[in-house]
Amino acid sequence: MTTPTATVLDPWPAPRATDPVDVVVTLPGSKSLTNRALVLAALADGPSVVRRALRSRDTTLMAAALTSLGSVVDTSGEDWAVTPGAFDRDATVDCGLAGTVMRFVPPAAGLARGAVSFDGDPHMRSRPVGEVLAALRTLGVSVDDGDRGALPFTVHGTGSVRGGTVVVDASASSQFISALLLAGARYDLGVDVRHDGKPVPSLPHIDMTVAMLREHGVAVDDSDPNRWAVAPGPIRALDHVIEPDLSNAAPFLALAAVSGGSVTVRDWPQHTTQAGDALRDLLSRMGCAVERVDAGLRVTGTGTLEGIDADLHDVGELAPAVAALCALASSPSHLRGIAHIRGHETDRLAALATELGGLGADVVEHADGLSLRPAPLHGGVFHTYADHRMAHAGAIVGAAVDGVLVEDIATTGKTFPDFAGFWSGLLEPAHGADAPR
Ligand SMILES: O=C(O)C1=C[C@@H](OP(=O)(O)O)[C@@H](O)[C@H](O)C1
Ligand SMILES: C=C(OP(=O)(O)O)C(=O)O
Repeated sequence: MTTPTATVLDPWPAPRATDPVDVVVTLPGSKSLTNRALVLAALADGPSVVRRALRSRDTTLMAAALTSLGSVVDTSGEDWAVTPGAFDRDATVDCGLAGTVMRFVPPAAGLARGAVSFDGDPHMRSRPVGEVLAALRTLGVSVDDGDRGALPFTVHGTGSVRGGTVVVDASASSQFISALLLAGARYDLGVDVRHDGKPVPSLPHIDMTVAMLREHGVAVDDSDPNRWAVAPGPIRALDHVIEPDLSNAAPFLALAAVSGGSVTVRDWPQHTTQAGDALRDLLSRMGCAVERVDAGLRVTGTGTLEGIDADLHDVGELAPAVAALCALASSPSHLRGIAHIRGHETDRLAALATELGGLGADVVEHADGLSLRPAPLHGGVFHTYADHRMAHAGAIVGAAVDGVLVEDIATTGKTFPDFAGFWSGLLEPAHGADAPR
């Protein structure tokens, strides 16, 4: 289920950018930073504030999950106040389609005194989580998942968790590691997580977890590859200011590229652990001019959109937007290292191959990526499979190609409030582009 946006048609006629756009945008906060900040605040030794929190489906589900456990989370304003409470009750958690809720909350629920049951959207039952549940058992938590290794499951907390050393295969998702680290300081022995398997994807997201834990005064040893040790101790209360979501900047910066215009994202951080920062390099390699200006990060389309050969293993969540640009590029592309995105909101490799191919793209699906060659695109319905980033990909192609209809654009509500309205607003004539309304 996605948050419906009342006035938006379904399928949504993606507005064309018939003229170069020239806009400065303020983007909503980062999902990854907001949901980590909420979990850490709920486990901390006093009240915290999450400033400029992202208000979207994934983050309101996280707030609801922590409230159900016993925290007080006031989401009424732009700054969300979190007061930790005793996790002294049975609770129910709706994960929706949020990987961060399904993976980050169970290790916290292990600290509860009660039965915490988890379920989510239909597709969420196929997204991987079994490694986290198995790790929790090793660390002393009782989990009932009917041997499915998937939703629905129940964590039976006893009020404390022994913790200790655990081996996890995190090749399917970095979130398995982040999940155990976020709660690990509150375990009696802390937690010492070792990865054994194919390389862990999305490593910047683990660096983000480690950095935020340290900001909360937690000692983390990540000096050896594939090992993260969190010392037991309190998680200090702390106010966080949430950065704009740099991964969600992808479609907006892509709009500069496809329209030959200029898009500036305000408040682009000088230093960040967000994976989306890789867009600076990726877009310049595709032929855009990328520069820091006083207002933020400016990307200017130069009229040339080149294909790219890129290993996106660390930044898989950028793959849909980058693939959409590759479909519009004037030379071939190869996107590699992203087998794990088959376990994201949908099988993104299959979905991108099907939907870009349906609009005429010359795309070949590989076990761990996609290759694309230049081909003339045409209009048609672009299905999104409840995946916000598929919807972004459809919007990007639709900005460049007549007659693209994006099905269920409201699915963008997972991480971006009123994406369709915001996007269309950028393409209004006042902004230098001719958009159908
Ligand atoms: O920890 C996080 O906030 C995230 C980690 C990554 O997950 P995977 O490691 O499953 O790719 C990323 O793709 C996802 O959007 C957010
Ligand atoms: C993979 C993603 O989300 P999730 O946090 O649900 O895993 C994503 O946002 O691209």
